[in-house]
Amino acid sequence: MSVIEVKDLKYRYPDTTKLALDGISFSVEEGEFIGLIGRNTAGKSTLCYALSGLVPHFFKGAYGGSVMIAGLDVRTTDVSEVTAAAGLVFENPFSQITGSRFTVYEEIAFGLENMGLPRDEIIKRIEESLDLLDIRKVKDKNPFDLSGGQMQRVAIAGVVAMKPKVLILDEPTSQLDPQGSDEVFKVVENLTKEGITIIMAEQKMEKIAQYADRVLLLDDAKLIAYDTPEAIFSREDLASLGVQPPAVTAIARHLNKRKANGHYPVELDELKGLLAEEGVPHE
Ligand SMILES: Nc1ncnc2c1ncn2[C@@H]1O[C@H](COP(=O)(O)OP(=O)(O)OP(=O)(O)O)[C@@H](O)[C@H]1O
Repeated sequence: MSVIEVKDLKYRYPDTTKLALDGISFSVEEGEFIGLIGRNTAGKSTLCYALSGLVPHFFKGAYGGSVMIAGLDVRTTDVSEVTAAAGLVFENPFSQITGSRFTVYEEIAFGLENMGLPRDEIIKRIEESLDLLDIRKVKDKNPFDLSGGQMQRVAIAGVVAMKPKVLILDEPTSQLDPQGSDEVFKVVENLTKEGITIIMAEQKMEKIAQYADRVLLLDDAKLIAYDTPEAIFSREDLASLGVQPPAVTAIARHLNKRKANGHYPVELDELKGLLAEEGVPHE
């Protein structure tokens, strides 16, 4: 069974006249890493909110179609139950970190205490999250004294400790330097190995090419395509959709180097392989 099933989802924010999501349908299998891309205002954040229950429970407005997460209908299920199944991580870790706790350890405990879990279970989950997010060495520090990458990993730990089936990340690296971004991508990849399904809105196409199993491409509230990164980045109309392909794909297009399946490569090693087949020398 698909862990996410979205059917003909339509949504309009209150006091607006235009749909922010217009007839979106797709499904995701358990353990997949799905990239969510598209130009500004395409609808990426709104889709993240719809998958995590903020739409329609917090943002009201007009809603049609359905979103099922792990068998729960988001619209008719209590928001706390939806949040337990689909955790949302925001762009800016400052928005996520409660500020009410003095240490990383206590910060991760916050959500678990609110869930009313027994003390032993809380400790077990914090310990697991510290390792999964690679933040054990900062566990006694104040979350606000950390680097951006560490802070975002603490924010993710707080959500992951609640053991959601689906983790939704809305441009989690946009505020981070390259090192912080790399740290976040590495730990998120680890999470897929734990079986967590990932939906990540992201502007860094190199990273999407590297990590995503499939990509949702949105434009003007509509789902334009849902396919592998190489199929998406090989589209001829990408520029008109406001998406810049990874540099490797742009170079391959320029050189007209396609793989046997007709797609351009998205990773450097693939392009090197194609050039090597033709005897083009490279480092
Ligand atoms: N709270 C809101 N109230 C009314 N309209 C909104 C609200 N939030 C977003 N919108 C509108 O919904 C549409 C989709 O916006 P959304 O933020 O989902 O796009 P996005 O792809 O995430 O863009 P960005 O990359 O800039 O975050 C836009 O037209 C936007 O103006």
